[in-house]
Amino acid sequence: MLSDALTSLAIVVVQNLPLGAREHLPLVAVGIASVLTLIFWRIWRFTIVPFLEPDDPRELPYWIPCHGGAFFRNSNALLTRARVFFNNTDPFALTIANSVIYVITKPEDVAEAYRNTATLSFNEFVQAMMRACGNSEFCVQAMYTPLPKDKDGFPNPHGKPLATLARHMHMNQLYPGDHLDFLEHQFMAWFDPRLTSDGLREECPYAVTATSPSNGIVLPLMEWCSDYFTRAGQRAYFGPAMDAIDPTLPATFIVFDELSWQVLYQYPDFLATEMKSARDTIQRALKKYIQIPQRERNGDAWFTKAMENEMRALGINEDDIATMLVTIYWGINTNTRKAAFWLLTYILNNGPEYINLVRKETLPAFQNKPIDLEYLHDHCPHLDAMWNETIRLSAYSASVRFVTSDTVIGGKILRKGNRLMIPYRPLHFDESTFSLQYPVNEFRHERFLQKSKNLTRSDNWRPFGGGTTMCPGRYVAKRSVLLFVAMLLQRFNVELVTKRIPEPEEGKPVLGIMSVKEGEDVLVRVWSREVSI
Ligand code: HEM
Repeated sequence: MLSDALTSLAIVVVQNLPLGAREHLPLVAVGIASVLTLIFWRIWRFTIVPFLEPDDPRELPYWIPCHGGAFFRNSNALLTRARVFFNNTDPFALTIANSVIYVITKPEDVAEAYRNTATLSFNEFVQAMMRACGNSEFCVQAMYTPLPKDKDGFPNPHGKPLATLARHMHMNQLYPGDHLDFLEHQFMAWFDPRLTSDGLREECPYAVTATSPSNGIVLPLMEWCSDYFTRAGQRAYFGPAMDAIDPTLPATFIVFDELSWQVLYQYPDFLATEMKSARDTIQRALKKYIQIPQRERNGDAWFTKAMENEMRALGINEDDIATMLVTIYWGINTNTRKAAFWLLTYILNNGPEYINLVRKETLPAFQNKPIDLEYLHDHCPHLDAMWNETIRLSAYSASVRFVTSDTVIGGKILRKGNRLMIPYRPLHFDESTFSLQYPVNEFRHERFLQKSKNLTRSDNWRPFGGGTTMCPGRYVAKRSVLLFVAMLLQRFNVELVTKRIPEPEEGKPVLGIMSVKEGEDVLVRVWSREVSI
């Protein structure tokens, strides 16, 4: 029956072909057969198989093999398309270059996924990043081999591998306590002389106009924030010794960081020469750094030597230690510079009312020297809410987990061997949580001041990921950025010269906060509050 129908169909098609096409009948036949095969394959794959396997997440249909192209061009646009296609129901699946990625965006599924450390693993992602950054197989294995409970160095009561201990070491450095206070004081000590008129003149060669007491200085905001935060972050973690090794390292880091999506996509080296060259420069500088005797390296954070010592104790060589420090340098500096940029952009764009609000609220912290940091932490609700609103709007990353055995999430079976992706953006733009009084697309920090609803406790609030891998750097990021913004607005008048919100770089994946599109940086004019212009 089917073959008769196909034969009749073929005869009708041939009879209706133009004369030229009839002369190339074999070619036309191959073409028609290919199209029919594709149609049958697509119906089979995206209609019949889902019907036969109702417990598996539905897959976003495609014609040309997989969604790889669309994903690599703009992963967020593809996710938005998929969510519209599935009418906001998930989990759903995407096929990207031979691998299946499941996507979840419902807060309750996300919470469940973060709780599940038994079958949803973060390690695979970290190991892939280590390899992509150039760590040797020996180093990866050494980091993931369980260590004796009574080893020297950082306590290991449960006999965990160094990769797990590293997380506890990060927490030891970054959670509230003396080590976090040390970092915050380092940031303050670095900003203090450089947030003065003389400091800006000396430290900002990229200024668009020369400094003058009457006109102040005009600075490209992202370039300025990137420069100040990377230099301050480097100083806080590594002390002054790095400055002497390579004074241009912070600038090299910015080149690397803006191209670091190529690391996340694991681009081959020949397609990523600029990124790789910048990364290698940072690695070489860090290798020279760890070759300086430890007693000569002062003013560094506790974590830096502690981590180096743990790695040396496992016989990991200096190349691998330096490569590992590259990822730490990356983690310290990639997000703070962008968060400072977006927060300032939003405050300035909202006009004098917002600037005055911050000035008035933070003034008591500046009435004596040194700055009262406790006051800034605990008594500035508007600035705090502006921070939350900034990262709600600018967090653009996703958590990735590897499915180590079949796992049910959201009523669907996620199959072993595939990956799970949790994009934060849809959670942060969920109208039912964030848009009760204020439009979800607008910067309205008041939404975080509502007495009736603590939005940062909601399952929709995930700028720092969640579960056991939740970002340990969230305190230092917030403290350093709010300190910078408060110091700046107390000491200077600041206005946007470029009067618009710049276009964000939404197409490229990041480890937290998105950057701006190339050429979209905004100019700000900064002049001392003691001088009126
Ligand atoms: C606004 C600033 C920041 C944002 C939005 C951010 C975001 C994130 C996110 C989304 C994750 C992954 C969580 C997961 O998949 O579950 C993460 C992990 C991490 N972040 Fe941050 N981060 C920020 C600042 C920092 C800073 C300043 C540091 C270090 C000084 C830092 C250190 C880390 C580390 C070490 C991890 C890995 C945690 C682990 O392996 O368990 N972050 N961060």
